[in-house]
Formats: sequence, C-alpha cells, structure tokens
Amino acid sequence: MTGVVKRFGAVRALDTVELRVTPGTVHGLLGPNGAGKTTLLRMLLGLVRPDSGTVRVLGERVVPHRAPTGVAGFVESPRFYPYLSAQANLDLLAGLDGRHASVDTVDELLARVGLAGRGADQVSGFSFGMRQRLGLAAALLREPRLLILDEPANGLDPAGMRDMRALVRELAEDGRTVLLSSHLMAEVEQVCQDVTILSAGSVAYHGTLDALRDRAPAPAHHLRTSDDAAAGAAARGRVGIEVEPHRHGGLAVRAETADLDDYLLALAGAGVTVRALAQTSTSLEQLFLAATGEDG
Ligand SMILES: Nc1ncnc2c1ncn2[C@@H]1O[C@H](COP(=O)(O)OP(=O)(O)OP(=O)(O)O)[C@@H](O)[C@H]1O
Repeated sequence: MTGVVKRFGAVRALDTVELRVTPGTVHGLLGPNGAGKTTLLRMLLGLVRPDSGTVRVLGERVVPHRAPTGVAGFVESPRFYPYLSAQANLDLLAGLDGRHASVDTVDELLARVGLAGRGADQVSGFSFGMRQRLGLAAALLREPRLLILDEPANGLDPAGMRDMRALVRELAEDGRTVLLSSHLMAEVEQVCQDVTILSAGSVAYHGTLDALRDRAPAPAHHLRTSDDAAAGAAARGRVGIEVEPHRHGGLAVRAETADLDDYLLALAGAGVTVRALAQTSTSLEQLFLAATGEDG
C-alpha cells in the first residue's frame, strides 16, 4: 500500500502509510494499542476504505467490501456460530465460497491447528484460544496465498503460542505469505523476517529484523544491590554500560552481556553484592519502545 490515509473524525488512524510485504515471508505489523494495526489489516481485506492512497494485494487493487482473491485471515477475533459444531462452522464457511469441505479436509485442518478430534464439539464450549485456532483453520480452508492474522497469539497459553508460531513458520515454508499483527516485539521477533512498526498511524520502521537488530540499544536490566550508591558510582566512566536509578527502586542498567559481566565482577571487587538481577527488555523491545514513544 502506498500513501494510505484513513481518518475517523479527528483521529488519523493511518497517516500516509507505506507497506510492502515480500511474497513468501512472515511480516510482522507491530505497534502499541491504537497504532492503527487493525485498521490497516481491515483495509487489506476490503473492509475499510482508505480516504486516499492505493491498496494492492497480490497485484490487484483492493475494492471496498469485496474480499480480495487469494487472501484469508481474521481481524480482531474470529466469529463463529456458537451452537454449531466446529465442523459445521467450517462447512458453512466453505459453502459461502461455493466449496464443499470434506470431513477429511476439516479433520486434517483441525489437527493442524491443534484441535484434533474436536470437530463435532459445539463452538460455544471453546475457549478464546481454541476459537483463535479455529479461526486459523477457517482461513486455511480457503487456501490463501496471503494469510492475515490479527494478534493470533491472543488468548493462547505459552504452549499454544509456541504451536501457533511453529504453524505460522510452516505455512511460510509452504510458500504462503503471512502478515500478522502484534503489540509484542518478542512474538514478532520469533516468527517474522520483516517488520513494520506503526506508531500513532505512522510507520516508525519498515525493514528486516536483522537491520533493526543492528540499530538496537543494549538490553535493559533491573539490578538490586547491597549498596546502590556505590554500584552507581562504580558504573561511572565505564564503557558499554548505562546505570541510573530505577523507578521501582534499585538501578536500571543497560548493557550487553559481556559488559554487564565485567561490571558485576567489578561490583564484587568493590564489596557490593548483587541481590537481584532481571532483564526487563531485550534490545529489540527497547528499540520498539523508543520508536513508538512508549519508553516513558
Ligand atoms: N470504526 C472506528 N471509528 C472511530 N475510530 C476508530 C475506528 N476504528 C479505529 N478507530 C481509531 O483509530 C485508531 C487506530 O485503531 P486500530 O484499532 O486500528 O489500532 P490497533 O493498532 O489495532 O490497536 P489495538 O492493538 O488496540 O487493536 C484508534 O485511535 C481507534 O480509536
């Protein structure tokens, strides 16, 4: 998409947005709440009309209110008929596309998304995470070349998130293009090659994760010691380390692992003991927070 603007009253949900997704990759759309991610994904599905700019998906210009060919996915939470079974819901959706979903196809899809053997169960009994999985099955039923997933890991437990990540990677290996939104850098970092960071409707970064890593500041840590004043003084003049009082007490320390190791050894040498040390954000999270003005 190029030069896309979308206003809702006084709010500029998207402000001259450029987005290019390379075919066959997993592209992350990252941004804090309200950054415009959902609006952008809805636009790609023909559900929101841009005020200006051009939206093309798989080479075709998107026409409002018509789902582009070769694209499937869900925006916000997938919706189903609660009193029908998972199988019946998928049958209905296939029917809308003028297709028939055989029991075998549905069983295979359900197994793929981690819902094996649940086809006959009513969706009303499904947890939020199970509905996310069923949403993915519904999207895959359409055999899309571009899969759009809005916060797909929402509502999943840690094992479910791991499965979802593995599945997304597998889908890309099969040659599909995946565009997924998230407000968590950690999630994007594990599955995406490229990322577009949105902040208040504008693109704050667009490129590969590797290039982003090259610009990332050192990871942040929360350190508690037996003598924070002495620990702060010991950091002064040291290269590769930044120390300041942490807002919850103790010290906020930014450093790469090797510099942090040297600093901790120096503290021990100065008779200062470490009582707690926790990494509070990775380098990429630091960068994301800085890019979106959320680092307070
Ligand atoms: N239909 C609408 N009517 C009015 N304002 C809207 C509408 N849809 C979105 N907005 C506004 O546009 C901005 C972007 O919203 P959007 O839902 O796209 O953000 P998001 O990045 O998906 O956030 P979240 O992570 O909270 O879902 C917000 O300020 C939101 O309030």
